[in-house]
Amino acid sequence: MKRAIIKTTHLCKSFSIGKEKLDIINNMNLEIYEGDFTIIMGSSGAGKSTLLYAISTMDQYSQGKVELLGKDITSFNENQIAKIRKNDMAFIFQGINLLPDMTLFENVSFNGYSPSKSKKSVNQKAQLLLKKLGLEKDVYKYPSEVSGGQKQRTAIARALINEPKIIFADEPTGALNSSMGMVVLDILTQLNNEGQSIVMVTHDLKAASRGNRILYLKDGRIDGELSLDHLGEGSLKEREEVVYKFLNEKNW
Ligand SMILES: Nc1ncnc2c1ncn2[C@@H]1O[C@H](COP(=O)(O)OP(=O)(O)OP(=O)(O)O)[C@@H](O)[C@H]1O
Repeated sequence: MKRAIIKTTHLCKSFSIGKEKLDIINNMNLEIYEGDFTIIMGSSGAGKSTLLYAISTMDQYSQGKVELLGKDITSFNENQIAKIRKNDMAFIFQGINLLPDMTLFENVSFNGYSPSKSKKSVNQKAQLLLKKLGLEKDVYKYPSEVSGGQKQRTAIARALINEPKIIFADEPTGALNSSMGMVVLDILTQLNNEGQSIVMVTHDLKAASRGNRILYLKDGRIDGELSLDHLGEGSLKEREEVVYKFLNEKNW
């Protein structure tokens, strides 16, 4: 049986705009499982990013409970949040956010330095990760000297340096052209095949088809889900057809 690495109980998130209160996540009970490539889909404004931020400590929630890796983070203080973020989680976003004055190598290794690790071992790991992501010739370039796809692969290497238990990704291919996007999706698929748990928000059918479980969000609630487990590593085309049919039924 799969182990839940994220569990929400009666999760609610509202925003206040002036006197108006917008309920974005409504009383959500959800489990996300270890080893899964979980996809969060839904129409624009459905609350996908809001949910991702609430379950990943990136934003506070209004009510309810979130258990992350078996720990109730509801009452975590800033230090505890910083620790779980650094040790157990990684984030890959559309905006990439590499530090412009650091080389690709420095962007990756800098994130890994900690008093409990030798600098040498972190540097070696950064080199290995950059190599794994096909960037061995670019390690001493600056972000301004490489393409969007190379930057996004660097962001993935940076995300992996601390061996996160969960990767959270929000539209990681959103700013890339389709061939660069494919490269990034292939990397995420490979990582998931190696056991990495990933939770990804996407609008993109091709990206969604890489997951093994798709959650469809509507008005801040889970309005349906699709498992692709039965397809194994079947062809991408077959996966895309199954996902397309599911989304069509949801009037996506
Ligand atoms: N900081 C905020 N303050 C006020 N309203 C917000 C805030 N963040 C999000 N919202 C509102 O919450 C709703 C859900 O936003 P969210 O970004 O989660 O949607 P989404 O499903 O990810 O949409 P998209 O696919 O367009 O990115 C939207 O109506 C948005 O305007």
